[in-house]
Amino acid sequence: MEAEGERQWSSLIVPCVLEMVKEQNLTTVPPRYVRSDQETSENLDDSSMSSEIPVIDMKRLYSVSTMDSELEKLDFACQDWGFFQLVNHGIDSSFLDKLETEVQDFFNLPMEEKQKFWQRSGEFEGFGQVNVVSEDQKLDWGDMFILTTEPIRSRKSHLFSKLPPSFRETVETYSSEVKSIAKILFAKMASVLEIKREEMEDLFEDVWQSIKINYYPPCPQPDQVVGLTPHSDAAGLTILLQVNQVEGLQIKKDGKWVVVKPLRNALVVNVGEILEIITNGRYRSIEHRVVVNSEKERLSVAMFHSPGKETIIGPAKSLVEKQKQRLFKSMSTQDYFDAFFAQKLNGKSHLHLMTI
Ligand SMILES: COc1ccc(-c2cc(=O)c3c(O)c(OC)c(OC)c(O)c3o2)cc1
Ligand SMILES: O=C(O)CCC(=O)C(=O)O
Ligand SMILES: [Fe+2]
Repeated sequence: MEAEGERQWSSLIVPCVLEMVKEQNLTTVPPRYVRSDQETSENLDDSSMSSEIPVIDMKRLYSVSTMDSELEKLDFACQDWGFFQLVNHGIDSSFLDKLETEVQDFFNLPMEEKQKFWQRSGEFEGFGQVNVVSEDQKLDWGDMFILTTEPIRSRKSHLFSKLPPSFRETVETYSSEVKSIAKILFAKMASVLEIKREEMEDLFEDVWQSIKINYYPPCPQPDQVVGLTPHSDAAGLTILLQVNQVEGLQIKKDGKWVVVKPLRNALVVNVGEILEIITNGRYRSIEHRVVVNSEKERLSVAMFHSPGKETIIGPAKSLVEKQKQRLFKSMSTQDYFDAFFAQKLNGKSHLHLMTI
């Protein structure tokens, strides 16, 4: 039975890619992973091979002498790129190293152990995939593990309580530190956009935070597959760690794919569709994807931050009054995610639901 206020999002069960790579000496990829439906490495912006996405320094957002110029950079990054790298965010580098080791160990548990964390029918949390809606749908070359971390009452105890204790503690600490960073960024964005502080605080008071850990094993034919299908995040704000510094994340900028070069200890922050709605289109959620390589696995940890499921999302009143135009309708976060999870992902395909 569904708990009150909770609907189920299910995805078809798919094979574990890491297990396939470990168990079989693959020289070619199985047909279900061959992506003739996707552009792979073409259309890459050569001039942007170096890290061009804006870098925001969290310390400078706080110091009186640098605050205004850093806020301006933040505003530009969210409008023009929808992505930035965040440095000096205060999370200890030795803690991030521990997170890397624990994530590796968790994904490399024996299959019988991992089975205990597999998605249950009708749910999206645990190991598995989301948005796989048909048996002939092409699959991504990667595995994912999803957990709701906040609000604490929404944590699935059948998953949380079974996590290896030290990994569980690391996930809890990371979740709390990243949540604080997200709240600071929401407040800074409200201030630069002149959205009333309380309006933003009310939206994210009961923040819904989920962790999605992505593991992309090396692939014998990297040009034939996609690590993560192009998509834009439904969330308010995503804060991502490129855990083991392996390149692979690309964002679509002016029609070209731009590489997000891993910067040691930096967090990659991106605007999600819900923040695009709240800012009445001022900030943009950008399409991104992951490509894989034949040499080394790639690990990333995404933390999604959205308003609580019952919260009504729509353009901030103070912005609509100022802009004298409202670009999006309102609906509950729950309804927005219902639509997001019901579809096969393909680029930016959900915002139209809200466009007036
Ligand atoms: C192509 O494969 C995928 C890419 C992204 C997602 C995804 C995007 C989200 O924004 C998102 C999310 O916000 C979220 O928090 C509520 C969440 O936890 C339930 C997600 O799993 C999630 O996934 C999925 C697939
Ligand atoms: O693995 C990455 O770098 C990106 C992951 C991502 O976009 C997602 O999980 O939504
Ligand atoms: Fe994403």
